[in-house]
Amino acid sequence: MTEDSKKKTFLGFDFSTQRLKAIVIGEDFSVLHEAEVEFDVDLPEFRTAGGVVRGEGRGEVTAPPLLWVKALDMVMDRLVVAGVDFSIIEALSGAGQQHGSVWWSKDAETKLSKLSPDEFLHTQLATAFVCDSPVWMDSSTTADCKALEEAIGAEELSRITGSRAYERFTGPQIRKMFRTRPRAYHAASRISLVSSFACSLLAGTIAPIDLADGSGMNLLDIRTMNWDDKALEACGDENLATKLGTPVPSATVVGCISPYFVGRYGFKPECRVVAFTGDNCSALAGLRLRSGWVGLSLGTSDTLLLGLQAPAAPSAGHVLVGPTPDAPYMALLCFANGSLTRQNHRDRLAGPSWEAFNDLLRSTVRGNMGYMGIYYDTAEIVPRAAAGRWLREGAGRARERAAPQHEARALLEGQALARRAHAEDMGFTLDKSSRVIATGGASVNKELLQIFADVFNTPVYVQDQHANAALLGAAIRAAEVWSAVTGTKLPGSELKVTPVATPYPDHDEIYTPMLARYREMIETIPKLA
Ligand SMILES: Nc1ncnc2c1ncn2[C@@H]1O[C@H](COP(=O)(O)OP(=O)(O)OP(=O)(O)O)[C@@H](O)[C@H]1O
Ligand SMILES: O=C(CO)[C@@H](O)[C@H](O)CO
Repeated sequence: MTEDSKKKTFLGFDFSTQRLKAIVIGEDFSVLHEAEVEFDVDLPEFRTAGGVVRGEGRGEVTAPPLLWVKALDMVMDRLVVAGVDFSIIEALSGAGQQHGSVWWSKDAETKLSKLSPDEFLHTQLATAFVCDSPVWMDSSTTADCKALEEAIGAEELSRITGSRAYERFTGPQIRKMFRTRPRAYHAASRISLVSSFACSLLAGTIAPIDLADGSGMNLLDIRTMNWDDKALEACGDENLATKLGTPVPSATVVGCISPYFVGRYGFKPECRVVAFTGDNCSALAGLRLRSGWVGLSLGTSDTLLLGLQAPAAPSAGHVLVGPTPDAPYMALLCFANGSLTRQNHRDRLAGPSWEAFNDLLRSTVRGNMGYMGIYYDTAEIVPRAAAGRWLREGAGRARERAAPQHEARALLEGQALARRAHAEDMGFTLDKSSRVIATGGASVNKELLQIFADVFNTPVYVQDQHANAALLGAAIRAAEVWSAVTGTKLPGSELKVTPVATPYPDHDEIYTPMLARYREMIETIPKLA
């Protein structure tokens, strides 16, 4: 076979909260191979729970960057076992949990450029980081958010960066590091996002932050596409811009693959590395939403995603720079209590089986005989509230607990009502032509999607190719950017979606009054200052 007639394949990674996933797709975007590493199970030595470590300070949540490095060694070995031919991979890209920051030590860049293919990455990069990485679940920076909003003005900050100040956003996290751990701040030569850090491992050099993930930092001007000087000044010192580097469009080839991967796995040296981006940005790219379609990502967090043609200044939620030319901007609403909270309560109410949990749901009626619940196992982002649990029965009386089937339905109906109420507040409007396209770990659960269909009064679809749009989106972005830069046409494929849940005719009777009850109930729970 001549070089040109060989098949071309593309590799995507998703460095998400609980696991690292990898996928190889063909020229028609069909899935050829997959592998994953679950942090808690496969790398128990890091002692994570749900991929993170809860710190001693209130709201502190971090992850050790070496966990992600070691997971990359492991997932690569699993791809080898799966039979991947690395020599025909033309390009790769990836997604990462958003907002988390990786703090590189002074000699990290040299270490990255001199990796020996005979040793694991994690042994060679053991001293490449100055501290653990604060991640998106961290809610310890309220004081820094206040200071940033005071310095710039809350509305002005939202107009410039697309978001008011949020605890998990990287700017407030950097400000906290600068204020409380100045030695770590000054010891770091560069600061990456999880996405650009992961890209750096593959590229063998510190990779730039891409504009889409970069707009989840409260530091980027989403119109000029440059760091905003006032925001930088409010969060760090005069070296902050250098530590961050210059952001690049998401569709940028940042270089060729590091010689480490050529020597160790047989990649061709010219395999292109396309800038990595945030997981939600990558999901938007993978879902290829048409006008009026809303993405619903059901991962560790639940997020709602929408492509936008122009920037906006939301009073809640976020506007980010979009990851692809068809979506120059995107709207994002993130709920911290998603799959992990569902999973905790599944374990409590039904044991470790989703089937058993779904049996509980099936044994109750829609509307749950008036039971309603709000379950926050971790501090919630929308609305900003501390962990807690609130349950009410039909007459409105508060209850400590209820029968398992009522609690199971109260949890899911409460989550779906919250998604709808806060989406409406942000201006996400749904009409007869709308569709919700679900993705992420929990999108395989049809009982759950039925509740979303009824509460949103909108049919819910899933993508045929893969249940994880962030992962698929990473490989598709690699393929599309490679195709554009090399001028090689790829057959590609239309991404197909299938309906899995349509609203029942009585959805309005049941859920419109419940939406009003949710709005009233949410007013009564204590909010974070
Ligand atoms: N049948 C099911 N029903 C409901 N939830 C499920 C089901 N199967 C898996 N899940 C949930 O999917 C979750 C993992 O989803 P996913 O892999 O998309 O998360 P993640 O990528 O780590 O998170 P994030 O994208 O927020 O960083 C698990 O927490 C699990 O509870
Ligand atoms: O914080 C957010 C989005 O703003 C989470 O969705 C993370 O990206 C983890 O998936």
